[in-house]
Amino acid sequence: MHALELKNINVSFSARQVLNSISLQVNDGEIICLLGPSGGGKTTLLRTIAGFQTIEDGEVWIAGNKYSDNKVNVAVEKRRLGMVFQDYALFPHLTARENICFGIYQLAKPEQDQKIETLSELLDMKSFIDLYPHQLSGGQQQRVAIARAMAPEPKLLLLDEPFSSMDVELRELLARDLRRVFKTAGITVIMVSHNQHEAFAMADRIGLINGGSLQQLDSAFGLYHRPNNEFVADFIGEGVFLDAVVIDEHCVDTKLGLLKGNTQHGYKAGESVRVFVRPDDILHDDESEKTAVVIDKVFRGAEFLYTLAINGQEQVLSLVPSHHDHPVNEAIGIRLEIEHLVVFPAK
Ligand SMILES: Nc1ncnc2c1ncn2[C@@H]1O[C@H](COP(=O)(O)OP(=O)(O)OP(=O)(O)O)[C@@H](O)[C@H]1O
Repeated sequence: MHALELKNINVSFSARQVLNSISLQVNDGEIICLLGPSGGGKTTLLRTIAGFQTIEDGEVWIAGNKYSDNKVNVAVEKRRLGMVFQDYALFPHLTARENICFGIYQLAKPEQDQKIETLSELLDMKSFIDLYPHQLSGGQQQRVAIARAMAPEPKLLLLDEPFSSMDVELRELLARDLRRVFKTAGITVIMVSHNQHEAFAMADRIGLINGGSLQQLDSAFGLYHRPNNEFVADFIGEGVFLDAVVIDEHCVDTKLGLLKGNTQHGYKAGESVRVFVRPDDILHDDESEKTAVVIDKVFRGAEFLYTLAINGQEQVLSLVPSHHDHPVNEAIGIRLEIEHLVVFPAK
């Protein structure tokens, strides 16, 4: 039995389809992040899981119970979900402790106290548990909102952009912190995010959604190194597409020369294809005879991201340790180190 199973979900608004045959299965205790460009359908999918959104076709199953199909839409409050939205929606006239107790008022006082104790330990809230929301920072309010959602021990916790009001620099840190909290509690989480670094830090698997379709549901490593299609390759991280002709099952010919990988790419010799090259596939090497000209460079702290022209035309990206500071127009030595080829059909 899965914590969540979506079967062929279709949703339309005024005849415009915004979710297109989405199917996925989520294991108990797994953290899934729905990621993708604006308007792709992430929030609609989260609202469908919660029961705020009716579906035209498909089924929503949570912990072995069917909650939605094209005829039935079980009410939100009967789905035993925890939800945290962007604005946290804390009650301003209640303290953090009282906010958290709100959803577990039916428990006896000693049990409530025990829950508060456990959650404030887990989420590091002891120093502000008796303060009101207006006395708390954004991050502290977020913790209270998450504790309130976790207190009734939901089958599934749904988070809609929980870091959207936070500083960009803080987000990855908070995501790592919350991941530890959710893993300790063993709770299953579905979170919507715009930000891939936050999703990488938080999720076991990431569902990349674009144009209402699930493009790929995979680990961050899988999305980055084994993208299903050109959209995924382009959206996750950086890189460039190069036209190529297949030489054999491990090798393609490009304007950069022959590129070899250590896995089979599945295309036939002689076929025209496109190969996707990441900045970490192109290494700077002063000793190499192969050179490329610096067209542009962006300082990234530990690294520079160089845009390089090879043979005066083909442009590629290269991540280079930032003590190698070369000016624009200089030719620098490069070496290709491609572990596996990412190949797509020619357009
Ligand atoms: N109630 C609605 N009525 C009509 N169209 C809607 C409604 N809700 C969403 N849409 C449309 O459905 C599409 C998907 O929207 P959704 O909010 O799910 O995307 P999203 O990926 O969450 O975007 P964002 O990241 O910007 O929040 C959009 O084109 C949006 O305009």
